[in-house]
Amino acid sequence: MNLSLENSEKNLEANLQITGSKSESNRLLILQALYPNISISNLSNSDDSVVMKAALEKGNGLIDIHHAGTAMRFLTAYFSCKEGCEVTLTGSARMKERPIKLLVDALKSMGADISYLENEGCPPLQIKGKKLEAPSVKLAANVSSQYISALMLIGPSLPQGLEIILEGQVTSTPYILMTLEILKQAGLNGSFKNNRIYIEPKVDVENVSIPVESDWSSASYFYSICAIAESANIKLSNYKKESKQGDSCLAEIYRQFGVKTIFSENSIELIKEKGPYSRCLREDLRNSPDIAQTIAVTCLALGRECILTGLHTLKIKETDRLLALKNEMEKFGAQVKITDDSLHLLPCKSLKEGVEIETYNDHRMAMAFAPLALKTKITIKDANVVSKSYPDFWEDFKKLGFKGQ
Ligand SMILES: O=C(O)C1=C[C@@H](OP(=O)(O)O)[C@@H](O)[C@H](O)C1
Ligand SMILES: C=C(OP(=O)(O)O)C(=O)O
Repeated sequence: MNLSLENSEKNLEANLQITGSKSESNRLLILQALYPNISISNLSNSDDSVVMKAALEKGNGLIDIHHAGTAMRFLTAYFSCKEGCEVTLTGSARMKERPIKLLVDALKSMGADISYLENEGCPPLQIKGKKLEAPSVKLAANVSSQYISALMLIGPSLPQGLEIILEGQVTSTPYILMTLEILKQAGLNGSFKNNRIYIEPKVDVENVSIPVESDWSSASYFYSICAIAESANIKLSNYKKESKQGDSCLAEIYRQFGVKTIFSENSIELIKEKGPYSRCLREDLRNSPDIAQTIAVTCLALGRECILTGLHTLKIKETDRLLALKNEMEKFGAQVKITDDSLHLLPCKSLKEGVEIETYNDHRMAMAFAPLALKTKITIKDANVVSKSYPDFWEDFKKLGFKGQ
């Protein structure tokens, strides 16, 4: 499905209920499989959480998790320690290119039986579940925090718990803290100090019901709309000020675009205020890589320069996001310089019209570019890719006056 979008509304208003965080949901689904006393509310309806749930229910044989990075990484650890199960874990063509060797090596050092079925270091994997007894493991921490979270999630179910020694500079740290926090909410103890994580063993947990907060990465597209619009008032729920999600830093970052966030008990209200704002936006996004595309496109729409750093993980996500951003922003006439871990967008005075955006099987390419329709008519190709994290995105988007066909 290709979607041609435009919006000539001057004053944007809506009240939206956004689906649960897929990161929180996929952690809780693993924990629930290990500790059935856990119940979950406001679970994400994203494809990534749907495939995770289905994989855990199936539990054996061929399991296809499509594009879901967290499902691939968390399930690799989960099935490795599930005695007696035999699983072939596979995914989309892109998933077969996304590296998993560091996690597989760590699990093997703990005694896991995992083999590669196609290319060394990448899915698909053949996993024979075994009792893992090693109390400690080492892992490079600068490639993906998902490997670390995967080990943390199985940690409490291992006989001696698990010590994880992190080597190198830790990346995407808020996701590690999210895992620790969710373990705590479930009644499972752990600590993270000076590159050492320790997860205590526990056989059972008490009955506990854990609510998932709505997804902050999904909220980023409404921050962008608010920043680009002349006037906007957008209410989003269910959000709270003390969030486990690192992408809640959006509230602070988007102040630089004149977006004010008012926190109420269970929701946030985004209000557009008038400038002036500094011309060049500089952000180190190593702690919140998923909002890089949103921020870059907001700057493109507003003709602002930006220098985004800490982007070393973007090349191994749903697509090479640095290259995809450069390709698509340049179609509007922008000048974009990228390195392995940074992006520099130069101020772009006027935007070319009628651009068709390729989405590269990446939900965030579709959603990050969509707000540009406030400035110029655009077409988003394969617009249904959004379902990876936010299946209702287009429905919610149109509530703000966007016309799409
Ligand atoms: O643990 C998680 O839920 C995630 C961690 C991050 O990945 P990396 O740690 O690979 O950067 C993030 O980009 C991804 O969308 C979700
Ligand atoms: C990178 C992402 O997801 P994953 O790595 O879980 O596929 C994302 O949602 O932006």
